[in-house]
Amino acid sequence: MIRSRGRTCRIRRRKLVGRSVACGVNQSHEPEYIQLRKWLKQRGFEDTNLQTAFFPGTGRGLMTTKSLQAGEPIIALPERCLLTTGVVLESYLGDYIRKCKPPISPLLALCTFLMVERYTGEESQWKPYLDVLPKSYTCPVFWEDCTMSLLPEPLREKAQEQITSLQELYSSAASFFSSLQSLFQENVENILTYEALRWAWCTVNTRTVYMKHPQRHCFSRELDAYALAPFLDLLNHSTKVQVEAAFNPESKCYEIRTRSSHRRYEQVFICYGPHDNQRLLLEYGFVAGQNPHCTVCIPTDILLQHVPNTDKQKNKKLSLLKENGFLYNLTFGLDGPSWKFLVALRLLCLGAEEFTCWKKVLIGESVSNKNEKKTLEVATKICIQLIEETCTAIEKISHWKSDKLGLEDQLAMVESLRLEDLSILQSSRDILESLKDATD
Ligand SMILES: C[S@@+](CC[C@H](N)C(=O)[O-])C[C@H]1O[C@@H](n2cnc3c(N)ncnc32)[C@H](O)[C@@H]1O
Repeated sequence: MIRSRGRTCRIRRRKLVGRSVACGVNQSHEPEYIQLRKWLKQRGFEDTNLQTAFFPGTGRGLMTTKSLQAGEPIIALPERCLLTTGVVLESYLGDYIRKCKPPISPLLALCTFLMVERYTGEESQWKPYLDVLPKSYTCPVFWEDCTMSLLPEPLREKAQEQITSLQELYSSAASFFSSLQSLFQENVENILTYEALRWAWCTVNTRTVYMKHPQRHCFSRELDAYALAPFLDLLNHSTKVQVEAAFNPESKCYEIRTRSSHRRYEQVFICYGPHDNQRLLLEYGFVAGQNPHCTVCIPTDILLQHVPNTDKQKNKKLSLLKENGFLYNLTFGLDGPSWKFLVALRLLCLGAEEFTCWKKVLIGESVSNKNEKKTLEVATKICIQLIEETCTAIEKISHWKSDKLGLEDQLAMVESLRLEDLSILQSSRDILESLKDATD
């Protein structure tokens, strides 16, 4: 017999159905996570409230088995669990690092330790941690050239710069790597390869927490603020939460406290910083939906295409913008064109007879209705040009999705980024249209 379930039951069911979207599949019983917990326990970390789980949308993360209130600690990881340059210096690598001239960077020291320990395999003291690290990363340094070509220009340039600096790090490490030959039976060149460094570099870049260490003479002068934090580094990012995170010198633990509340069995998030999607993609290899920090950058060459060569003051205007920092970081946002972009355009749109007013323009004043109209017209043209470019890229992505096997994840990520850009640009275009109507 089917019994009517009653109102309370229906409400409870509705709540559960709603929540199941956010709920993850518990993975804590899998051997590698059991080993990790055992290893952490030996190093003084015991926690029963967080469990490894797989969540739709964000992938692997941590779920809480009790509700968390704002202000409560999420996790406190003892110093003995952290992998820092201090640990590296105390290891078998310490003497090699101290002897190296010129000194290597703290980043290279940490990367080398990860590469060697990964190669060591079964014998590594860090094996339980290494076993749960991703085998590969989704950051652009791992991308194929064809996917890279679909990124918006300013991001493509930054991704290219990142690849170049990683290649330079690899070349500059050559003599340090060969000094380590005595640690291995196999040729060191086959162990400490570019691919191994790329993996280690992404591990450090996507997973370390900020923990400033004193400057050490055996390292070059780059900032040393890295700590790899096993288990804690399974926490995913959300723009919607706020946390306090720092190493507590009294408890000797790296502690994270939430300023948001989490329900039981929900994923616990932290915030990696107020990053836009371009930064998230570049540094962490993912894109966050509905990211309030997102803007679309306007490449300088697109801006310049809209300044006529017949404008006799063109060069003077450009050098004024450059000197005053108005030529870069110009953006469209969900709330319209940025103030900086409008100032730059107002100056570029000044007629010859108005040019003496340039100082007023640079402090954000509007000088005439004519100038205002022209500014909004050019801003709309640039916005439409970027909308068209974005739509062309989205179309290309949808063709490639069926053609280019193996690139689905990379293409899906560029697609999310481009779709987010499109909605920002469309919103900016609508705002510009209403501003234009208001000046008529
Ligand atoms: C510190 S780790 C977090 C744990 C990670 N998900 C894992 O399985 O090891 C950072 C990485 O997690 C992923 N990530 C973090 N937050 C995410 C989110 N909101 N959506 C999708 N991926 C996310 C990205 O790949 C990022 O580089």
